[in-house]
Amino acid sequence: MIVTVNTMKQCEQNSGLSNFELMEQVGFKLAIEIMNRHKQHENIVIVCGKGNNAGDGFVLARYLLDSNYHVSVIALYSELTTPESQENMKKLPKKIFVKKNDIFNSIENANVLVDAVFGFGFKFEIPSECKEVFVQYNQSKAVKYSIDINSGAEADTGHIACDALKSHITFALGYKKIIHVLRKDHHLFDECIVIPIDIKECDHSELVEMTQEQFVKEFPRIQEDAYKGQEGIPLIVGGCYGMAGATCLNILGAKASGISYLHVACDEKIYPILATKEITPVFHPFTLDTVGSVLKEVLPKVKCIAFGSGATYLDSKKVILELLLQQSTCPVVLDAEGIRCLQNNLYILKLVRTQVILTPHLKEFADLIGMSLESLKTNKLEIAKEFAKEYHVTLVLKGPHTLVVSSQGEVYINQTGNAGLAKAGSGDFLTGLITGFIAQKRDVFMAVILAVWLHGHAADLALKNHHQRMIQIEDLKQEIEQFYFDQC
Ligand SMILES: NC(=O)C1=CN([C@@H]2O[C@H](COP(=O)(O)OP(=O)(O)OC[C@H]3O[C@@H](n4cnc5c(N)ncnc54)[C@H](O)[C@@H]3O)[C@@H](O)[C@H]2O)[C@@H](O)CC1
Ligand SMILES: Nc1ncnc2c1ncn2[C@@H]1O[C@H](COP(=O)(O)OP(=O)(O)O)[C@@H](O)[C@H]1O
Repeated sequence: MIVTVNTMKQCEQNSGLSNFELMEQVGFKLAIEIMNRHKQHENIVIVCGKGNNAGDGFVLARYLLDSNYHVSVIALYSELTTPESQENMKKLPKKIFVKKNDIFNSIENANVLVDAVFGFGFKFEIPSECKEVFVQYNQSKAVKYSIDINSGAEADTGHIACDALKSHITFALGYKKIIHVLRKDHHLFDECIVIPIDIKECDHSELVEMTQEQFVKEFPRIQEDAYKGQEGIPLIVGGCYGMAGATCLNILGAKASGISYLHVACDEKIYPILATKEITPVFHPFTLDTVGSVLKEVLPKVKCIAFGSGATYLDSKKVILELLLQQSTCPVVLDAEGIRCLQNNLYILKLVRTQVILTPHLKEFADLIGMSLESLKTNKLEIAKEFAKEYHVTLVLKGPHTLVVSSQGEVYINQTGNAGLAKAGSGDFLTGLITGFIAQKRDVFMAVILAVWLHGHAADLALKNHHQRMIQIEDLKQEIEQFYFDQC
């Protein structure tokens, strides 16, 4: 389970244990983790801040001392903000505290460094009084551990201050927090290990997760008496002269979702290419003059529509977008050009009655909302949540950890996938996959998560037989087929 800081605090409050008891338990369990990995003679230096995270560090120091480990403590603050930390600091012998002018030596000579400076209470930037210590800490070759949250990282927003402390292992207390599942964005730790603490099972979290087991459970199965298209037919609209491949990849993705019937509407100019390449979809070629009537005829037959992949030079793109948003009664997935057409016209989304799913990558989203990429990166989760709520859409913000955010505030942070997916066409395949799953499932948010998870999982499976650079988007469908065969 992944929790926000508020949920974590509630879990701790409901545990029936005092902060003092929780801190004692945390320090004890951390000491076991450290003792399992290190010998008594190693030089362990614990760097403490001023809140409860520092308190965990003091308790850890006490248990290590009791077991005859060689420990010293750097207390960056003399004034502590919580009584539990103060009390635990007092329990330590004075001689283990490093004197101010010895701090840099102590860090330099450490074999093991433990970061107990800031936990989930950290906000904004590293304070000036810690800056030099943080820089030196990060330069040290010691084995490094962080307690709960790497100091300088915000647990909920994913914001990372400059010079935030790095670690080999971060021990997440109780549950993983949002920062722990955004590793590919920040690379602050190599590994994150959850330390269980005696808090009541948290029964609700706004963060949705997906595992292989859950995927198999949610996978839309075919019935014995099935007939073609029974599960829901998707429609793909897009491509243009010069970008027929994008539609081919949409089709490939939709097929990989297991659909049994597919409609494709495309510009007359690319119809011969698509029809030669793909023989199973039913095609609806159009021109600028006929696009309206062609689409109106097919709309009532379908359960989900995708528009925008490869539609850059499509002369009818604005007409199509308007028509789909005004007349469709089923979910509409907008990708690439479909999203770009909304720039400066975002208000349209507020007038739409059907469900809209937007699949921008970070740059497309930054352009859509008129923000710089850098500003977006510092707080993408909160911005994505606000946007999805305001415009009442499901937002699929693509990247190394794709975020799926619903208009109701549900959040999914994808953990599958690898840099082999950072290739032209990868998003087109995903759009097809999303559209295919939505056509087959009632729950749009779940369908999107299934697709995003599977897209990344297929790329991870492809690593068994392909070099990461050589993963071709066309390979993904075969990986998915094999995965269904083995697991579903
Ligand atoms: N019930 C609890 O809250 C428990 C918390 N535990 C530990 O306590 C941590 C959270 O404790 P706290 O809420 O005390 O928070 P922290 O230990 O993260 O300390 C935050 C302190 O630093 C200050 N601060 C935040 N950002 C700053 C900045 N940029 N510059 C300077 N000062 C800044 C805050 O005002 C606050 O005083 C957890 O991560 C965990 O390690 C555990 O001991 C278990 C029990
Ligand atoms: N480093 C990475 N690790 C995992 N997935 C990635 C990485 N880079 C990109 N992706 C995934 O690859 C896809 C790229 O989509 P997109 O940028 O729209 O490509 P295109 O427009 O060329 O089809 C997204 O699903 C994204 O999440």
